[in-house]
Amino acid sequence: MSFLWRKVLQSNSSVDVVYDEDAAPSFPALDSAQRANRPQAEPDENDEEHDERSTVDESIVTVTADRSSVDMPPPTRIPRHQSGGGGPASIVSSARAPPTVQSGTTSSSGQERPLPKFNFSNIEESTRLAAPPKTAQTTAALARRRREKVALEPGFSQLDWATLKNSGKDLSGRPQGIRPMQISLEELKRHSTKEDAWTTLGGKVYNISPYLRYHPGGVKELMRCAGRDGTRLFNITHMWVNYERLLSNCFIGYLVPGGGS
Ligand code: HEM
Repeated sequence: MSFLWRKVLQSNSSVDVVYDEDAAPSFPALDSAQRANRPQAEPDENDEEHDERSTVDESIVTVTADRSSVDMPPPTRIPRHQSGGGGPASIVSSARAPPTVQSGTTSSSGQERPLPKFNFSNIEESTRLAAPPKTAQTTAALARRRREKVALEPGFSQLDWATLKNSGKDLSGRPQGIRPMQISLEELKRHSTKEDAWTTLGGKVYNISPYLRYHPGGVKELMRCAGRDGTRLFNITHMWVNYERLLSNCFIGYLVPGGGS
């Protein structure tokens, strides 16, 4: 049997109840007011047993155990002002809205009293929140935010640079056949013009003249590392940029201490 018990109302009002011995007790009770006031359930099209009985006798009422939840009325809402202590009402009343910010408190006479002023100068120096120290990184980040976007000339986009680079053309400008060169700091310093700009990044020396107009940060910024070691400046600006790949065709040689060439 798919149902736990069946209650059959006969036309002469006598009640015949069939009990299943292992079933849990009915809740609400069979003869409770809740069941008496319960609206008539709509016939379920998928309920074969109901269909079967309805063709026999319409006065037959069937209540299955899983329908008992339908019989439970929704919990009654108790207005806040009526709720005392205990029970669900206390749960409702404890869920108060957070207090609003007040400019002062109201005295019994109805006049508003100002809140006491807090003296911040009394706080111990050590307990105050210290501003983060200004590092080279934060200074560079601020400068970058204020800087205007550089408009590259047509034909000098990063894609154009990639095309030129991938052509395999040697852009180092060093004499043919000599590779790689050993360059001293003295020698590096002599190459600091736009037409002949060298820089060293991580110990490698590059001819940056061909790249100047392609640089997304502009010619002026890139020229700041011309004729000197640009490693630090490069790293604080954009250490994520892969300069070794970008400038591979511009590679001249290695920076060496002292003289050399
Ligand atoms: C030779 C070395 C350098 C190379 C290969 C290089 C390459 C690049 C590349 C690929 C970008 C685009 C990065 C991105 O969008 O994430 C860029 C942006 C930038 N670079 Fe460089 N850079 C070099 C040196 C420098 C130096 C020395 C400075 C400044 C002193 C500088 C300043 C900038 C700035 C400010 C941007 C941001 C441009 C923007 O977002 O509009 N770069 N650089």
